[in-house]
Amino acid sequence: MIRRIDLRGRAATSAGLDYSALVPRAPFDVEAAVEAVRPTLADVRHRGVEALRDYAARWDDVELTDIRVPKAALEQSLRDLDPDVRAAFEESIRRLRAVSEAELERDSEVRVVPGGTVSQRLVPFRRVGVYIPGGVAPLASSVVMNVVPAQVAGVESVALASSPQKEFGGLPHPTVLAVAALLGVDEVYAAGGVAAVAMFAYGVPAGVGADDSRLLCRPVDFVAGPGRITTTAAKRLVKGTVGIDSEAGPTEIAILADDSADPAYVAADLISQAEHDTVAASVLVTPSEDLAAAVEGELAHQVPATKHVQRITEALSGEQSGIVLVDDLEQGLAVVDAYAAEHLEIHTENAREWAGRVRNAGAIFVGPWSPVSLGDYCAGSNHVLPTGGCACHSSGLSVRSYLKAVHVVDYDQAALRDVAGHVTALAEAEDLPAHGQAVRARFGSASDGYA
Ligand SMILES: NC(=O)c1ccc[n+]([C@@H]2O[C@H](COP(=O)([O-])OP(=O)(O)OC[C@H]3O[C@@H](n4cnc5c(N)ncnc54)[C@H](O)[C@@H]3O)[C@@H](O)[C@H]2O)c1
Ligand SMILES: N[C@H](CO)Cc1c[nH]c[nH+]1
Ligand SMILES: [Zn+2]
Repeated sequence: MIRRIDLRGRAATSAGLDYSALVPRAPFDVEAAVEAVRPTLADVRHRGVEALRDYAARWDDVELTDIRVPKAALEQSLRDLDPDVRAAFEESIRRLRAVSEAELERDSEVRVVPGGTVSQRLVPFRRVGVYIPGGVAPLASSVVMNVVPAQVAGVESVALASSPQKEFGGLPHPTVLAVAALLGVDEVYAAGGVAAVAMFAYGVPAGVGADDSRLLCRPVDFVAGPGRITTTAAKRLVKGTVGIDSEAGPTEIAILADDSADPAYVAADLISQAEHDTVAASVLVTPSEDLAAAVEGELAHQVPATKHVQRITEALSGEQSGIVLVDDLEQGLAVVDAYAAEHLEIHTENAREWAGRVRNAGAIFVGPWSPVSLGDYCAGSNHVLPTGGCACHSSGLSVRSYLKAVHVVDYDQAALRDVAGHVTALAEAEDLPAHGQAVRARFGSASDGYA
């Protein structure tokens, strides 16, 4: 069901050994998907509504009537939401909002010299588009994860899109609509993956050949949200036209564990993320052969009892999943750092200490009572996290994702005069004398004496 990779005896100190090339990885990556989705983005950009309808028919088997979800449908979905599910979403929102508010940084001001200050203003994006996956499962919890930090950051306008669903008349899944309504988001579209990303990045006129002043969807400044590999590739392609959050593609879980781990928990957590997608990755890194064997036994026992047995089996037996055997936890730490998992669980003695030494992971889950599923729904952390090794340079979605920092430079005459000589010297050193002259011009002949 799950393959083994034996890295014992292959310490990181061996010349040229690169663990990132040895850990399990999906054979199809975002870069390969980029070329596949490029024509779709161009098509939505040029044919607008017509292209959105065509892709809904091709990919989601839906004849779209409403691309923009009517307000009445949003309100009805919220009224129909099961009270227990609503209570769970309200608690999830409360916890994430508390964490997001604590993350909100304040503006700062530094008095660099007397009469010269540089301050940093944190400015939220004006308009954001969030994508909620709906091809495999309706990820209504992702509505919370995308929208709450945007609202805490102070984003004025949040638009949301999710896959059209055949069984719901072409609208996104009702639970997705209900959570949008719960959070006060009333601009929601039925558009899947690549088509949704294109709509947000370029905007879409209201009809075929419509006047640009009548837009179905105005372009956004920033696109956030997870999705399958094609959706992630579309985000990579529109980056520059708009900002994007991290590349949050097919789900990954890595678990660093020793003999103290409970194999039933480890197996359950590997299965939980394999449930997302046939290309989801579940990786166990351990120095314990006994644990490896026990987890294999648990997988054989637990997987057949799952609802999505086919999907899970395919994910666990794919090239992207595996049990990696290492000499010890030190080597294990090097391996999980090289892998840079979206989610990393630590099931070891002194788990908190090992967690403190991890450099690369989207989010870290410490000990047996902090499973990834808790973070997926109700920990207060965000579940939109970087995948495909991007955790070595990117962070999960947060309030910070929706803010940009602007430096405000405010010097008076004396403070500029004081530093004018340095500006001129640096401009001359770069053979850009007009830069120096722009300062000199302000001081006329009296400028000769500046520093
Ligand atoms: N990293 C994270 O933070 C995170 C969070 C949640 C989910 N996920 C991942 O998101 C993925 C969700 O899967 P999904 O299928 O619901 O994603 P999705 O919604 O991004 O893609 C499905 C949609 O894409 C469109 N589509 C279908 N075939 C296509 C094609 N060939 N080319 C272009 N577009 C096509 C359709 O409109 C379909 O509804 C899973 O892999 C899951 O693991 C990741
Ligand atoms: N584990 C997914 C990626 O972090 C998020 C999710 C949504 N619903 C359930 N799980
Ligand atoms: Zn999940």
